Amino acid sequence: MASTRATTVPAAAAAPSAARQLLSDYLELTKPKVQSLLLLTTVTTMLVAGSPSVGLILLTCLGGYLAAGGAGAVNHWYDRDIDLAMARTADRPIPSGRVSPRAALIYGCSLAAASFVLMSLTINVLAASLSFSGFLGYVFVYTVWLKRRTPQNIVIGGAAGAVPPLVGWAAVEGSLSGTAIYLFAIVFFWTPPHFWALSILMKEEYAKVGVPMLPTVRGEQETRKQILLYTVLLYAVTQLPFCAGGMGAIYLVSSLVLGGLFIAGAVRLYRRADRQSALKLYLFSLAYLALLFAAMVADAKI
Ligand code: HEM
Ligand SMILES: CC(C)=CCC/C(C)=C/CC/C(C)=C/COP(=O)(O)OP(=O)(O)O
Repeated sequence: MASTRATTVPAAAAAPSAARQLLSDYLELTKPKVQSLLLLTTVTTMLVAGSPSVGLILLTCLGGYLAAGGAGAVNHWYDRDIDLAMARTADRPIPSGRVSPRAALIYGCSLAAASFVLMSLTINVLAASLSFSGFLGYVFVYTVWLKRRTPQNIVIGGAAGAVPPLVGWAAVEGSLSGTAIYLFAIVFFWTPPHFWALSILMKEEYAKVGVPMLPTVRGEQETRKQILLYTVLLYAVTQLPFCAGGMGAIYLVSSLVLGGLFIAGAVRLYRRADRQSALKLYLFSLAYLALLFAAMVADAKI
């Protein structure tokens, strides 16, 4: 009897309450997992740029989260038709019917507006404008204009995801410098191998909804070649901060080792041409960016 009572879960406890579900849906609209890395590049850049107060770091993270989260919500709104047709995305808040398209659109635009006001009033107009340009870039350049038109969508649209280091630098310095531009370039050249490795695994889904990602349009072999090309370009770009005198030995060694591992993963994917190597490279890309930006902080502070 006792064991029956212990294993019987009341219906109310099994399903999340409506309020909890709503909260979780509105959080999901902001793509929180992706945001964690966007914010990591912001905060580490701030620590490289100077010695920001905890208050400034928190305000910059909040402003950045609102802008990128707003962009994520508008992206969910615009892509609701294709999201419904792909297994990976069919249960998202809008295609599942839990959040109305209109509510998501208003929510996304409100977050972006709140970000601009908050950052302008409490940080500076440059940081606010850069964040807002990330919002506009992800929504209009990537999502609306390029995503369904060209396999170069993420190369050009990826510039939006490279904006957070600029925001972090501007928040601390009030202006931009050569080092800030190099950090932007690093995320810019990192994005194609990050996404294309994953897109090999999602090729069939993208083909089904007619989104022209590189593996569906130019084939997997060409995608693996382009991934390798961009990891080599990334390797070169990551040397710029050291060559320009903005960073020292810790950064140099870290960037050489991490870059070497990234290229080795891309070569393995090129040679083996299997799904496991693609998955490994995608996962490594996340660790790579986090560790590279962490190394910049170690270099600046030790
Ligand atoms: C246009 C550029 C980009 C595209 C198209 C892209 C695409 C994707 C996709 C499709 C996923 C799979 C997970 C999901 O369903 O959301 C993903 C995961 C991820 N991306 Fe990107 N990404 C881009 C840029 C970035 C940038 C700039 C960052 C941060 C600096 C980033 C960080 C992440 C992280 C942390 C994950 C793992 C999330 C998870 O575990 O669910 N991405 N990306
Ligand atoms: C303010 C600011 C810096 C904003 C930029 C944020 C930015 C560019 C994030 C990129 C993140 C991302 C998950 C893209 C997914 O592409 P997708 O929408 O094609 O993926 P999906 O198929 O999972 O929806």
